[in-house]
Amino acid sequence: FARNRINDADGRELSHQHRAPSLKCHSVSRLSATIQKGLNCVFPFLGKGLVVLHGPKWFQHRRLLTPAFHNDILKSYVSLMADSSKVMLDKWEKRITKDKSLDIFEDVCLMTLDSLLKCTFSYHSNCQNRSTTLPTAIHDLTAMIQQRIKTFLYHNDLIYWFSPHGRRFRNACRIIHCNTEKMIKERKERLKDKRELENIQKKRRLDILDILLCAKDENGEGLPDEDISAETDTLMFGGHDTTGTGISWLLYCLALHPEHQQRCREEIKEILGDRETIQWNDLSNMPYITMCIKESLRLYPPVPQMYRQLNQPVTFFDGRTLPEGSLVSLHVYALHRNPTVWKDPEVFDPLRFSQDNLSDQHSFAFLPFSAGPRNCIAQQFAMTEMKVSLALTLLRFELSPDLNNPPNEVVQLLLRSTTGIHLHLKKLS
Ligand code: HEM
Repeated sequence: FARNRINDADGRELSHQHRAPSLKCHSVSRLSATIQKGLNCVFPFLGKGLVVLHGPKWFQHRRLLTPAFHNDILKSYVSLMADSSKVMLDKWEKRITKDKSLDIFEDVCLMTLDSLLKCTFSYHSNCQNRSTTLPTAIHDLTAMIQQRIKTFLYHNDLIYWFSPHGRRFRNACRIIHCNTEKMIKERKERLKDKRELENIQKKRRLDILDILLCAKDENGEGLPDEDISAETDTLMFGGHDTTGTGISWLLYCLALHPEHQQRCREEIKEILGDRETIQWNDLSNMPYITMCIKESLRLYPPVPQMYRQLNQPVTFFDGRTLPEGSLVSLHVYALHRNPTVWKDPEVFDPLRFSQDNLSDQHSFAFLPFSAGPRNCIAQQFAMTEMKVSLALTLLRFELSPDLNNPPNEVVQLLLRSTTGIHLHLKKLS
């Protein structure tokens, strides 16, 4: 990867500059055998959920949760996702004025939180229209994590936990944990009722809480409560901001490129005809939209870096070695804009992802959802939500950028803009 930032075991930065793709192939395959997930210190509140687990326990949880993202289940999420998008679009319709642009970022992230809570936990928070404790705490926590990463002093646990910032962080965690416990307790009570259990098992759609609570190992033992809470918090936290960030940058890309925006709109209109609602089968008939989504994920990967801690030394093809314990940052943002991997990398060109051009692409050149066994478990969920939300937005509005308020992208835990993402929206008749 270009511009890997590499620290040694004592935390000193070795600051390597690496060139893709040769090192990339080597490092991804070698590192996968020798890693633990890095940055665990940032997620103390998550408990030991999928994102930070490793070894047999990670394998057990991954196997358990994979069916929750199967197509048969995603199918039933489409209408819930569409409902959440419509709430956001209705809000925008009331708010737009001719001369003033709208900062869409916060609204999009609230929308993805709303839809995630509905889809995966059957929890109707109505958070887009009123301020409710749980979504506000999740939202605040995300901002505080970014702040902690940015503030070097706060990397020290002792300083952080005694600072006002650390105390606010603990408060937000408490709110989230209390809510999670309440949600789990209520569902457990309902599952105790035999008739309710039968109903749930007959339901076409099990949500993630059902899956976690009904899971049994080979000895017939269910998951311990702390594992269920950790996975619930992990999905709730990891699932909304990533997709919200992805959708925000996608709308920005299409605002900048009206010709691609129009082709996407025509594609949707042709698929829907007289229908107003999007259905699951429509989503596999959107080749141009899919290419635009991928191209925006290339230029603006919501997870711009991944971290790994080496649990044994790795020697690269050029003879250099990284010692055990090194924290390695895999710089996806830099990889996606590396001119040795991508021709004219700064140009927004969806056709890079056309069937004809795909064969020229290296299998590790495009990593918005990572790759290999630790890839994003919910990438189909995310792609589904991006398609639904983009399609409904383009049917309702024409998007253009606010040239006086351009985004200023920063690579943090997620790819943010310090100045928001401002767009002009014009209602289509
Ligand atoms: C556009 C949206 C998304 C992007 C770009 C994205 C990206 C990623 C990436 C890059 C990883 C690997 C991280 C690492 O190895 O350090 C990952 C893992 C993960 N993601 Fe996503 N994600 C998205 C949406 C979601 C959603 C919606 C959920 C849950 C509903 C989710 C749940 C997870 C989980 C649980 C893992 C850990 C998987 C494991 O280690 O087995 N993600 N995601």
